[in-house]
Amino acid sequence: MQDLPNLFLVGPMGAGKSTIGRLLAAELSREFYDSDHEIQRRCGADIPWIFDVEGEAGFREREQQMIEELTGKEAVVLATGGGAVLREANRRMLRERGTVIYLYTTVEQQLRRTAKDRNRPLLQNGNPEEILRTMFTKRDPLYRATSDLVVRTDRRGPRSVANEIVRRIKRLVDPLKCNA
Ligand SMILES: Nc1ncnc2c1ncn2[C@@H]1O[C@H](COP(=O)(O)OP(=O)(O)O)[C@@H](O)[C@H]1O
Ligand SMILES: O=C(O)C1=C[C@@H](OP(=O)(O)O)[C@@H](O)[C@H](O)C1
Ligand SMILES: [Mg+2]
Repeated sequence: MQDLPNLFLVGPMGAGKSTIGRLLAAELSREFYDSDHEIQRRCGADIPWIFDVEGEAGFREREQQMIEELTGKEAVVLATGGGAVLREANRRMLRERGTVIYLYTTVEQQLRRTAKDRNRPLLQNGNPEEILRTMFTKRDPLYRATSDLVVRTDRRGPRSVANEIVRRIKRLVDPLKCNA
């Protein structure tokens, strides 16, 4: 799979972008980046701290800079944050520089997977279910418009999803060889 393009994962909080991205990269022997981890590493501060001090606007600026840098690499797997698709500039970079995979899950699964995690500031003030439903309405069309492939993550574990992505990407990249 030398000719495999960059793979960019988009989707909502708790879809499994960070977890599945790491497995996918290992499976394909590719470098793995997570834009949130990279932002935290560079700032020396965690995401809640950045939201507290710089607000969501400050975080989105850092996120765009990071996506610009990381999508400029070659042959990588990149897990983005759930809000990366909000900016048109990010959507363009993702679309132009690789194959974009939308990891879809249900709000019910998002709630289960994010319940104990305090590292997602947008879920800390208010009713998480309402917040996630409102986000879904706004963002689902953006994930769909940005992606080449939609993969469900609500009914199977991370490893099984990563394997499905490998199969489908191979088909997408080289349909003739896969049918041989
Ligand atoms: N397909 C899956 N099945 C079950 N649990 C999952 C799945 N994908 C992710 N998880 C779990 O959900 C939580 C959030 O996953 P994470 O990778 O951080 O999501 P994201 O980066 O999309 O917000 C983690 O505890 C992870 O182990
Ligand atoms: O949906 C969002 O706006 C966000 C999702 C988070 O990433 P995950 O989707 O990896 O949880 C993180 O970037 C930040 O808390 C904002
Ligand atoms: Mg993540």
